[in-house]
Amino acid sequence: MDYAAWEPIYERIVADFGYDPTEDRAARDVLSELVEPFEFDRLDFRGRTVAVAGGSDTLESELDVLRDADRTVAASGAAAVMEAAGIRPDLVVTDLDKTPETAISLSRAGVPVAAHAHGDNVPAVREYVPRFDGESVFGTTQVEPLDNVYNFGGFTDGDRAAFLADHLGADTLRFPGWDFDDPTVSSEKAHKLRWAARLLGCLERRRNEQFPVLDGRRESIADVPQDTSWRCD
Ligand SMILES: Nc1ncnc2c1ncn2[C@@H]1O[C@H](COP(=O)(O)OP(=O)(O)OP(=O)(O)O)[C@@H](O)[C@H]1O
Ligand SMILES: Nc1nc2c(c(=O)[nH]1)N=C(CO)CN2
Ligand SMILES: [Mg+2]
Repeated sequence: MDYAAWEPIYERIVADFGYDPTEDRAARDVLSELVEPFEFDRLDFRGRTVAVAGGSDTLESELDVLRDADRTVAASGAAAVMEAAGIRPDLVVTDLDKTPETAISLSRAGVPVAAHAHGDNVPAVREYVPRFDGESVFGTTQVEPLDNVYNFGGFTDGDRAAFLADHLGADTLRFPGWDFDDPTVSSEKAHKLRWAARLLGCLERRRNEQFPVLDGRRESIADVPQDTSWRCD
């Protein structure tokens, strides 16, 4: 997804959560000093079935979805669950607030990690990003991208991972370890998960693909301004 299509959605998210875009930009600029441009051809997702593992407890019982997929992406804490199950992800997507040590060790073993900077994780960016393998980490942002800090759309680690897989040409997306009705999460996390559901709803309409994980909870995002390349109706 290009930034022009993402920006109106980002503005809605910022308004909803009360984030300060200036802080998101400052975080992006800190990250930009710590990462190199990334060669995305390394991630050969084109035409593949890609499973994006989410952070809910349901992941343990859905590991076969990962085993059956051509490629796997671990959203944040899912990386540790996958590691315990002996499944090495092809990509980790994280804002460094959960199990950063797992992401660091996977990066050092050659697994690319998308490290996200936002206004509320600058200390983690400063602490952890320098410890990744420089060739197996790249930077992402939710504001305007730079040459070495990318924005493919998405907000939470999981839906951001799905947008990245979409950008890389994935044929089919699967979502083990996702539970939008998880009673164990905080109210802030539940709020973020509602946005994740909306954004996956946008993505499935845009891809003309049904994501069964959204059955029964397809929320309207009609109040998000639209453009021709991004239909969220
Ligand atoms: N019930 C759930 N609890 C947590 N995450 C979920 C759940 N269902 C789906 N997800 C997706 O899995 C991703 C990884 O979850 P996890 O709790 O490990 O990470 P997180 O670092 O807290 O997420 P974020 O930083 O995006 O808020 C989330 O970003 C979200 O997109
Ligand atoms: N500014 C800001 N941006 C975010 C935040 C957050 O807490 N603050 N959390 C995210 C996913 O958890 C993604 N983006
Ligand atoms: Mg996170």
